[in-house]
Amino acid sequence: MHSIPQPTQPTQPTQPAVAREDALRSLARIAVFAALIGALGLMGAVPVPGLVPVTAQTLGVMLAGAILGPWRGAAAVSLLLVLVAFGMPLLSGGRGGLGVFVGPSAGYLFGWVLGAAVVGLFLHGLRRSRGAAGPGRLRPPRPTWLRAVPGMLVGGILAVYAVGIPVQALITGMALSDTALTSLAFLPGDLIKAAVACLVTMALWRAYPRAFR
Ligand SMILES: O=C(O)CCCC[C@@H]1SC[C@@H]2NC(=O)N[C@@H]21
Repeated sequence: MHSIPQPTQPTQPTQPAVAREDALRSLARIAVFAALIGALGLMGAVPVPGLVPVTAQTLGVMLAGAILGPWRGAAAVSLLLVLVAFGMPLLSGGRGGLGVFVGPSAGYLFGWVLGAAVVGLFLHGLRRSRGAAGPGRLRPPRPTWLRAVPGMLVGGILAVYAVGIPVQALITGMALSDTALTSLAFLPGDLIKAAVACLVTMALWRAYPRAFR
């Protein structure tokens, strides 16, 4: 007698397999956002003599936090900074090397790490929750304007300035108040970048929410 072949059940991936896949996907995304921030440097810099350049790279920093969340966003910026430290010309104007970490913009560079983390905290919170994304998959909360706008302002601008301005004052020997005043020149551009980052974040969630996982 022949037995009737039973349809095979699709096998669920095991928990360690899901975790491994998530880790690999995270690494790939961290690398992609480090590359994106580097690529935004190709747009060039508006040099401010002896001071800190106006750059589109802060847009990439905001997006890294908003899309990847606090830990991976900060990791993407850190990876970029490690590559810069090794001499890769990934900062606006094709700059790189250890020298940038003792120049007037050094504090802003470290502020980018904090900034991406703070943006990510506003949009993702500290932990992603398990849910309908699949068995064992972690998923971030849906971004809302109420999280995105203050997130970009506090993380993408305030947090970056909070580290950048005091370090710039220390390195240049300028008074803190004067340094803060000169940094107001960055504000219009940074507000535009924050608005663009909000729009891109909301549009990307609608078009491709998987990008946030
Ligand atoms: O390339 C560097 O050496 C770092 C540039 C830091 C630029 C700071 S970040 C905040 C503010 N917004 C800008 O467009 N420029 C400054």
